[in-house]
Amino acid sequence: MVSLEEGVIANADEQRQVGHYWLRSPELAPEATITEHINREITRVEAFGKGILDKSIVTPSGQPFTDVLWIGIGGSGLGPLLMIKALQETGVGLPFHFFDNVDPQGMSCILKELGSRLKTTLVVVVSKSGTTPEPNLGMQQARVRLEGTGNSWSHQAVAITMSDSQLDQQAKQENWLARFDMFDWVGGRTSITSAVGLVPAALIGADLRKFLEGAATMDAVTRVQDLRRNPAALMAASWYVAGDGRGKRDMVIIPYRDRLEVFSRYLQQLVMESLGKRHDRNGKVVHQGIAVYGNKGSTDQHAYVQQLRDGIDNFFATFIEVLENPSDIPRVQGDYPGDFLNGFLQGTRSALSEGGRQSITLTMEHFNAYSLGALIALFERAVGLYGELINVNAYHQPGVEAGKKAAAAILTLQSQIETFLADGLFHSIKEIQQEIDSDNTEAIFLILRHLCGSNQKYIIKGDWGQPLTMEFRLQC
Ligand SMILES: O=P(O)(O)OC[C@H]1O[C@](O)(CO)[C@@H](O)[C@@H]1O
Repeated sequence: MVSLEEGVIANADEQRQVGHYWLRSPELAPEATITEHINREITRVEAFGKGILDKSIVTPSGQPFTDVLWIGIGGSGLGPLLMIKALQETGVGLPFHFFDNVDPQGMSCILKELGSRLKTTLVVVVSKSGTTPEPNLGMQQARVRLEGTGNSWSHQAVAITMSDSQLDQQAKQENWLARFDMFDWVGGRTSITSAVGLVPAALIGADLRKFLEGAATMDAVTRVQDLRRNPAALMAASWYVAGDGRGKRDMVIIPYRDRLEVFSRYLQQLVMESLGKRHDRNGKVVHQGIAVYGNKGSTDQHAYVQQLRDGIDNFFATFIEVLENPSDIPRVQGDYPGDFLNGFLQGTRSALSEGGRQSITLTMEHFNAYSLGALIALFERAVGLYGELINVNAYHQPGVEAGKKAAAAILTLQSQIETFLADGLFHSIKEIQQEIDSDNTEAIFLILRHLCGSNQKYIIKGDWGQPLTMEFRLQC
């Protein structure tokens, strides 16, 4: 971890440095140019957010921005979502809407929700690589809708991406409203302290400097080279002991606070994309990882906690509690909901330990931008240390790449099928298979099912239960 922070190529497979710790302590970056670059971006993000919120940055027609449409997936979507859910105060800053998938119905709902406010919506397209299909498709859809109503995309669009990526080049050529840098040495799942998390923080009026300070303070505390005085080392060691160093127990994250409801989803990517690896760093097949799930307390007590207490002992729980609970919720008939929340946490915790189940409890005095930064940094460091314990590269994601390639192959197959069926004649699966020279009968069947299910253009003969008897024809 020391050499990682000093700037060695810690992600050997991708030949990259791993520098998310520099984002909140820029002075630790190995080169002065990097330090300046980080500081410059923080200042630019802050100024941009201020300009949007104080209405000095407006649409071409002089109207203030009313909404944000955030287009990004994985770390480029989850970090911003966590930031908004955790820190946005009611009525402060701009409301956020997310395109974090390519589900047409989901996109349609969001565009309907925005309705005529699309013309005053700031559209932020986030992709480190600038080539991920999902944000690219989201951008196409948002752009067509926006330009279809006579508005100017470039005056409403913001890009967050690596310098010189495809997205960056487009943003520069078209002179988008703003662009911010993602750095080559920051992975998507650890990008929340870069512009990816700071832009949303700025647009909801959250204290992004405090957020960074919280992360930097936790980084300092978790650099201590003494296991018992280093909370991240203790946590990584606990994970190791609980799961026998093989991930045999799942990590169940139960924050007793609505604001942290998406934290388990955020951690799912941070932990599982980092640790879920087939090979260790020596190339040995190890099939490592830790599964993460959870939602929030006390809600989860009425869902899966029954199994945690009495069922299969294949997990360790992580309770997250916050002592202070600022709200205008009064005591009614002697009952204060906060007392129940605390009681439920303690009750579940002791019920689990009575049943011999393992748990960790993290306690925060207050919940704010500072403690969110600290909480995230704690898990980032624990994941890094655990990666060292099990000797995996925690900073690449080769498995995801394999899925992306397989999806691209399916799309190619689909267009071959569509081209063949364009003759308007009936064809069986076998004929299609011969024509496109593919032995992947199942994929062909599933593509035909998708084509027929998602639009009305095809006439079908036969029985879906007997696929090989079926014939398909494009309706002319
Ligand atoms: O920001 P990008 O390059 O669009 O990537 C999005 C996500 O895709 C992944 O590369 C793979 O899932 C994540 O690591 C990343 O957060």
